[in-house]
Amino acid sequence: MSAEFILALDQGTTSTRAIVFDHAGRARATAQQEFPQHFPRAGWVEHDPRDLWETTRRVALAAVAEANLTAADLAAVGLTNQRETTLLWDRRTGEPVAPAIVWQDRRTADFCARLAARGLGPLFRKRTGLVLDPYFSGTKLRWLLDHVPGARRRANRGELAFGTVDTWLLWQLTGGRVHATEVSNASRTLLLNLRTGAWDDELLGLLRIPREVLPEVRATSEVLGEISALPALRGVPVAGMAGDQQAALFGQACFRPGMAKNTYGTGCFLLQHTGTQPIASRHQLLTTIAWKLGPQAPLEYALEGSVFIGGAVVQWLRDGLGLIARSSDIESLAARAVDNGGVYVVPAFAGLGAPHWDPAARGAILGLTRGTTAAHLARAAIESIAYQSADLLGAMQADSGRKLRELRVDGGATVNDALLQFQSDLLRVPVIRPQVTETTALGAAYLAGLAVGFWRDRSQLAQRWARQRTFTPQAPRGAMARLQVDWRRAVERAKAWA
Ligand SMILES: Nc1ncnc2c1ncn2[C@@H]1O[C@H](COP(=O)(O)OP(=O)(O)O)[C@@H](O)[C@H]1O
Ligand SMILES: O=P(O)(O)OC[C@H](O)CO
Repeated sequence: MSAEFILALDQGTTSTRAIVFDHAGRARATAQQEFPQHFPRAGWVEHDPRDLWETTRRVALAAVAEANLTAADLAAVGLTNQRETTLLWDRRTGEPVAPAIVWQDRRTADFCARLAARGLGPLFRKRTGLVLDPYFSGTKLRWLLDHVPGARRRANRGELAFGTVDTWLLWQLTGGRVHATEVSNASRTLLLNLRTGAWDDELLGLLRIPREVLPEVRATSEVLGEISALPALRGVPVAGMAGDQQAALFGQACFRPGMAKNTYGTGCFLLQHTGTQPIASRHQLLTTIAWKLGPQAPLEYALEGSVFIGGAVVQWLRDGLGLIARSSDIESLAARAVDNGGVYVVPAFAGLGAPHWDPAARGAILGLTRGTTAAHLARAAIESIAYQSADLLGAMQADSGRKLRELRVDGGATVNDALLQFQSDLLRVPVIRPQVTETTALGAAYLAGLAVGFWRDRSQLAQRWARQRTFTPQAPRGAMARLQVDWRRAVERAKAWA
């Protein structure tokens, strides 16, 4: 019997998921596991690299067992991951030399400011499409080389390997045989030339990164290696790899220039496909590589707006404030307030991403009165997710010169109907939730499946995309515009605080 399934592994910021997909793109089995977040100092966020691998290993085996499959049933594995998170390990032993520095970590803010003060912002922007913000991997890697005792010396001698999470997991899955990344992840490092898709020597020099630590840069959809570390999956090719936001863009079948998706997970990530030429943003968005569908295929690009805290604001109400017991309780609590009561929550817990790029911004609650209730706070928190995304859309339309006709959405927070209705009210375009909201994993499966001929081409995949519900603008335009004015005032007050 031929292999009838693809296994997608989705290593996210707060949890790791494995989903077995069949040829129709239906999920046959799912396994998920959370892992600890470490906040050793203010503004620092770390993961234990072993947790990232161990949860991946476990969910992969659990999903395959649940679907009652063996390696022979799997045509390929697709891997997708939280992006920018930075790891450094010993090539010989595979031991990490330090905890992984997570994308939300702000420890390199001063270093970024010094680079900017030297007038290097425009160069990095032109070459990489990114801004000098601690979000990206390059300054995190530089920090590890400078602060882990002996790391720079060992790196120069070729003893250490750098990787984003894709690279770390591919290394583990292949038993340390393959040290490679692919273009969508690599385009988030501040080290990759956006046009050539290769590491840029001048940028490496500016950040003092030795070439010896870098992985090879491969295509998003091609056979990268075979699994050897998991006996139950031995020999299955890893045939697709992508950053989770690019994978979601692919899973949403946003294949034509102008098509966009917004993912509402820990953060919110709005991406619009822009074709085979990078578009430079004039509005503080990022230009990023979407994917490269095969070693000889052209690079395809996207514009991106990244919001650092999206659904995580709900987790904070739950775990930080204890206002709700479960994330889903936010819906009934928020529904108790007819409006936000003038309250605005600016969840700048990790600074502000696009279009503000202010690592010193901090969270703020404005407009409190004696009449403010927990319901207002819940509502304001939900609304903050939508305001932040709306702030990006105008910028994106101006940059791409294309008016958005609809927005496809996915991610854990899109179960919240009120959020999506409010989002459509703000954006004035239809917001569409597809039947499969696990589009990140689906995208990784598609990328792997295309490489091994499991699926034919993109048009076949585009036909599979199906809507579950469409939210259209209901609230009056004027009222929404007034809310946005106050939101923007609130954002200004949260800036430059730390
Ligand atoms: N009903 C809800 N309303 C709003 N947000 C929610 C709801 N349920 C879960 N969330 C949020 O969704 C996020 C989880 O989404 P997920 O896509 O799994 O995130 P990630 O991949 O970033 O770990 C969490 O931040 C959680 O607080
Ligand atoms: O793991 P997620 O879904 O929160 O996504 C994280 C992003 O890739 C960070 O850029």
